[in-house]
Amino acid sequence: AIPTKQSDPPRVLLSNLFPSGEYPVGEEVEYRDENLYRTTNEEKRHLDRMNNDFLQEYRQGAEIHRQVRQWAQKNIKPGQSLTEIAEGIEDGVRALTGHPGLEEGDNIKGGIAFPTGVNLDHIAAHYSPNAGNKTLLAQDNVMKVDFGVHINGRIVDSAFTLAFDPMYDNLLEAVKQGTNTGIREAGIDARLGEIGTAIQETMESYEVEINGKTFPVKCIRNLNGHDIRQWQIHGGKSVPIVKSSDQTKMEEGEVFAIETFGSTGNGYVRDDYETSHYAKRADAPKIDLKVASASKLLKVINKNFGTLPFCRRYLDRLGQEKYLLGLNNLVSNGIVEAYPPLVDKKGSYTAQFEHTILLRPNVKEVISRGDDY
Ligand SMILES: O=S(=O)(c1cccs1)N(Cc1ccc(F)cc1)Cc1ncn[nH]1
Ligand SMILES: [Mn+2]
Ligand SMILES: [Mn+2]
Ligand SMILES: [Mn+2]
Repeated sequence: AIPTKQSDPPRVLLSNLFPSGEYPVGEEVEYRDENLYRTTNEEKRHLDRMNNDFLQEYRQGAEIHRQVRQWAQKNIKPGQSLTEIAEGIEDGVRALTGHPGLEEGDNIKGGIAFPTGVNLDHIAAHYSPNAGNKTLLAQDNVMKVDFGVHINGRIVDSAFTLAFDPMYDNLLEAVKQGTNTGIREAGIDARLGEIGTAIQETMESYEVEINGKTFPVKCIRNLNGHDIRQWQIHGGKSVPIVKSSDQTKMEEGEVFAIETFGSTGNGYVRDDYETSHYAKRADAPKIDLKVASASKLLKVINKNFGTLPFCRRYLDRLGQEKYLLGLNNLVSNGIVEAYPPLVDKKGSYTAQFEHTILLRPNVKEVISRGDDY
């Protein structure tokens, strides 16, 4: 018989739990000021009704994200390896989307949207373990878990921070409120610079005492939120998290990842450590490759990921071997972009919270909102 509720660990296909095809609505927030009319405007409501497939795909991805992260928050413990933590999340996403991602092209209908980030302490983003990584989670770590689910290329990008030691609480609260400020300020016609200014105002009103030393919480000024397009994790608009005069506006129909980062360090990140995250550029040049392994690898990337980001472990899982020369050749030819880990100074602590929001014609929907964050 078909189960009627999710298992532990989560392995029940989500569409079996929602036979009607109607998935839970995210947090709906009315637009304000000159856009308040949209709530009742017939034309805007009609436009919204025309988008039901898009909305159901997004809401399905969001429910999968909630169910997998709920399990992760309950089951992640010190002593576990970063590899088993990442793979536990990935196993859940693959099961609930129904796309194990092992056959060529399977990831096209749904599945993992980008590599599972498990970012410790001063590492803010884009760190996923490569094969052989032995790192274990420790009691005093501050871990940012950032993972994505997609259904038909509709990407839900959401992240949270886990810490076992309560001394980090103010750091996590500062960033959680920073992200909520960003979500509140976002909307149709909102200017990106004003959102950044408001986020910094909130975030930097906090301080945190760690091991007897007090730090002001700083926004990481060179990290940003971003717009999301179908199959494309970053469409071209960046949402600043510090004071900015960027007059660019958010527009009806756009999807944004609102993410903020706080730090006890410099409030600035650089590339460091071995790269795990890669993605084929949407505007990749069509060139004939001199390195045979590069063109072979490009075929595997096109078939299994398209323009969705992937990591080395996903290539290993597909049975690819000795691909580093080819991968580096694709990077140097501008076909694949490398996303190395982004780190603040050693010894500092960083935190992140992220949600994906839909700027529907009549209402703003925080699609990935849960009762956890
Ligand atoms: O830092 S970003 O490159 C960026 C921010 C603003 C403009 S582009 N990035 C997009 C991305 C890049 C690679 C991935 F594998 C996944 C996502 C933000 C992000 N990383 C994780 N979650 N969200
Ligand atoms: Mn499949
Ligand atoms: Mn993310
Ligand atoms: Mn993001």
